[in-house]
Amino acid sequence: MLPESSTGCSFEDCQDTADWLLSQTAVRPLVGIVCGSGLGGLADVLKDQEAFNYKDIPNFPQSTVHGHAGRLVFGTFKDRTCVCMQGRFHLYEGYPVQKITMPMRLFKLLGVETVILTNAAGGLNQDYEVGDIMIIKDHLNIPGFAGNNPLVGPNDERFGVRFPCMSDAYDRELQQLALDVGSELGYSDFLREGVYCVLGGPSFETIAECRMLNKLGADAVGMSTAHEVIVARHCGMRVFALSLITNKVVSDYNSEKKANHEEVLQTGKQRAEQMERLVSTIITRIGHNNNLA
Ligand SMILES: O=P(O)(O)O[C@@H]1C[C@H](O)[C@@H](CO)O1
Ligand SMILES: Nc1nc2[nH]cnc2c(=O)[nH]1
Repeated sequence: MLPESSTGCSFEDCQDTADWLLSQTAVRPLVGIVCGSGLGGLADVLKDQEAFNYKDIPNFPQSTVHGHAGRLVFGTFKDRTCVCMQGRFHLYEGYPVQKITMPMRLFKLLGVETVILTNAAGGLNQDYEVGDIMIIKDHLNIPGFAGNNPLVGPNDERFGVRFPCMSDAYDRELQQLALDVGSELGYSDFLREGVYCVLGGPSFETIAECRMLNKLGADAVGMSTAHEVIVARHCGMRVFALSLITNKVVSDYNSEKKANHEEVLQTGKQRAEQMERLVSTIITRIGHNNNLA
């Protein structure tokens, strides 16, 4: 059986879901937002909200992770129309990679032009502190090295080309905009730019793995985002992504520290306000047709 037909992620499946949502709401979103672990409050910046529980949306996966509410929220910020995933899907939940990235194709069919993704990540870069916000400039897709890429399988040209370019995955104008906005808001001391590495999870990294990833050029490590970015770029949406450094990875055999999900959620709470202000200000500066206002 073809992967797309087995996972409910074909063009027709995504179109059915988009048509259903568009029949339920008058909002026509131009910006799509994905909230990382503990960062679901980002949806609260939206005005005139219309929310759908994932369980009520045809063909949609379910959130199974604490810190991912499982709601799709439509609304506006200033005059920008948005759709926000309050909860994302991860490989470790057991979904095929095509399923966890299906919401990106849905975004496209809803009319989204720009996708803003957030995640919680462990800091590999020795200079990073807990609470730093990293503008993602590139990624290492480790599951992809082993063939677990969301574009594996028959290519549907209605979404995009067979061999999409990824050297421009993270939009450089939006990265610059984020630096400018961060500086205006007084966030420069904790705003970084770096490379995000995705692993399958759910176990956190060993010390040897952290050392290796850092040597490979990764600044932060997590369990999401890169797959979504690949699918969003494949179907031609502009991408911007942020990692909140929720913990420093353990890379010293003498350390007593242990990575844990509670710390991840706690740091999310502590930086929620700044993350929300940064993202919402960026949204106000994104114009129609991908232009910056
Ligand atoms: O959805 P994100 O990438 O923010 O979630 C990260 C990775 C794991 O799901 C979890 C670990 O604490 O946070
Ligand atoms: N893989 C991974 N994901 C995370 N998400 C938040 N912190 C971490 C981490 O240290 N490692």
